Amino acid sequence: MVASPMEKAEILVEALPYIKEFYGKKVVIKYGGAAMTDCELKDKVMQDIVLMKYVGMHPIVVHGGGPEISGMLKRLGLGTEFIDGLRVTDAETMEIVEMVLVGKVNKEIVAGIEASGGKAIGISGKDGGLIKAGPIDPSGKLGFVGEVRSVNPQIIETVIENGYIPVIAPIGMDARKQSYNINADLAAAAIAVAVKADKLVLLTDVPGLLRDPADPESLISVLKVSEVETYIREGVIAGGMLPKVKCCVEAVTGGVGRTHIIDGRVPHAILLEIFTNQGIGTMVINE
Ligand SMILES: Nc1ncnc2c1ncn2[C@@H]1O[C@H](COP(=O)(O)OP(=O)(O)O)[C@@H](O)[C@H]1O
Ligand SMILES: CC(=O)N[C@@H](CCC(=O)OP(=O)(O)O)C(=O)O
Repeated sequence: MVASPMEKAEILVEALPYIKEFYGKKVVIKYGGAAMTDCELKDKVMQDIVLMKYVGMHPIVVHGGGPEISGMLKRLGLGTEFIDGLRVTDAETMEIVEMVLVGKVNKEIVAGIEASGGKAIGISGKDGGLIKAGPIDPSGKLGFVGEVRSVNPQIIETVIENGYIPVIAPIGMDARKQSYNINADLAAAAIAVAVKADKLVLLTDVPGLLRDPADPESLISVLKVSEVETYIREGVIAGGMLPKVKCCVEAVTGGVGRTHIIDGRVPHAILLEIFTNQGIGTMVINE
């Protein structure tokens, strides 16, 4: 269905209060899941990010790339194992993770933004001392899986001040130059808090938090931090949603205005979330 000129004008007018609200504000987008593997969706995500920039927002992209890492490990004849959603990362795996995320995925996103008319700079958490990390699991079972120990947002501010969109690979480093593999949701939440973002948007491959994971109609549109424990006890927040919701809670309690878990399979999901009255997905709020 093609919109009439009047409908197009109305759509733009609907966006006006949101453009005003977020003008000059930072929005962290965790990019991963289906929106990263499907070429058409990929282009639409890039367009959304570039549009945000040109209406005056400051999008900051933090990306994943789990499937790409698994694909490369497989091509190299190496296996991979996950414990509670985190990839067990020995020294050899760490080398591949860094090569894939920093060398391949990061640069593909930068190229996509540039091809959509934006300007982007790709960095990892190692650049400018952005992410100081250490092992997430002191027992050593997870190897070089990292947790964020501190974030120095100066490099992000510099990139933004110069008109570029920062694109960040979730690799951290300790004082001895050891690299760590950080889950991209966790990295995005820590960065959102450190840059005092107004919004954190996590793209995933489901409509949001579902009361019943088998029923896409059972979306929980608004989730209050005070309800999280109950939902975890009831088993509603489980599996891949557990770390995602925890990231949102960490972000909103750390001062990020709003956090959203949205369906990256929906074309232009980011635009729909930010610029329309209904929004989409699950919004986590600090109440
Ligand atoms: N209540 C729930 N609602 C939605 N998804 C859920 C729920 N419980 C578990 N999940 C699972 O969480 C997954 C999303 O987490 P994950 O696979 O880690 O996402 P991503 O790869 O996009 O970071 C969904 O694909 C779904 O299988
Ligand atoms: C420790 C850990 O598991 N790190 C992730 C980093 C990438 C990531 O988080 O990618 P997605 O967002 O696409 O899942 C991994 O190795 O797959």
